[in-house]
Amino acid sequence: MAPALRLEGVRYAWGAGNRAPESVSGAGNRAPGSVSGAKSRARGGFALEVDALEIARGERVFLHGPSGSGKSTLLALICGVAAPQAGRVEVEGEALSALSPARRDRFRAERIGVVFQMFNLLPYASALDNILLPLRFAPARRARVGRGARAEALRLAQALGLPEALVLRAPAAELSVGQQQRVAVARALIGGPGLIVADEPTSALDVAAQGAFLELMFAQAESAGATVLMVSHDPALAARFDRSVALTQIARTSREAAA
Ligand SMILES: Nc1ncnc2c1ncn2[C@@H]1O[C@H](COP(=O)(O)OP(=O)(O)OP(=O)(O)O)[C@@H](O)[C@H]1O
Repeated sequence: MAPALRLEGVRYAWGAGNRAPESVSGAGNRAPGSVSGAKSRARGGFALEVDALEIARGERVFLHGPSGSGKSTLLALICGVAAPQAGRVEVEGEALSALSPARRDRFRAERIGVVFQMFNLLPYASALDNILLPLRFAPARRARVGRGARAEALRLAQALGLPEALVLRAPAAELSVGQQQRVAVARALIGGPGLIVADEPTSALDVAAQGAFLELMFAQAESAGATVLMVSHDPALAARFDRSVALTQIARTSREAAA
């Protein structure tokens, strides 16, 4: 069986007209500001090179590195938000780097659960509708849930500690940051995507809540047989993962001066 993730000889450079789209189809899986170009960025190219990275199915991997070292850029390549100029990115045996942008979007919607730094929830929709959203863009994922999509969304929400009344009624914008993070995780997990990619999903939580949150995410991912790749600045979280990967050890980066 192909690994969950395999990168070979990957090179990607921002700049020179090479920007990720502002948004990516599949609203439940849109790129965050950090990878979509919504943040204002210094001009001048940042290039990331990764010779090799492999993650086994079911593995829980912690990715860390200094601010600006390229972690979100790497996640953008893994999620197919951006395509490398050289090399190969494979998710569960599918060469994402060989697909058109539209097919990468479809693949992401079907097969990857993404928890972004900024959550990207629809502010006026209920938590329930936010959790169900990815299924609208992913027929196979929807089929895996079957007729019980609403019940599955409520089950995930409850497992993640969200009160049902809140999930059914409150618009996402009225939830606390910690509650929004839980909604974002439930949305990533629904329909059992094989790969969960999370960019700083616990940054707004205190230490006790972080631990509880990770255990819940792992339990849900395990019951779905999913692989978890999570980025965080917080080295204290690394011990909870099967493996810790320092971006600076697997990647070379360079920065060209602005033109
Ligand atoms: N959308 C973009 N357009 C142009 N350049 C970008 C874009 N996103 C990232 N970059 C460049 O890539 C570099 C690495 O940024 P990235 O967000 O991948 O780092 P990071 O390790 O995730 O940082 P942080 O921990 O602060 O979130 C940035 O310094 C920036 O120069």
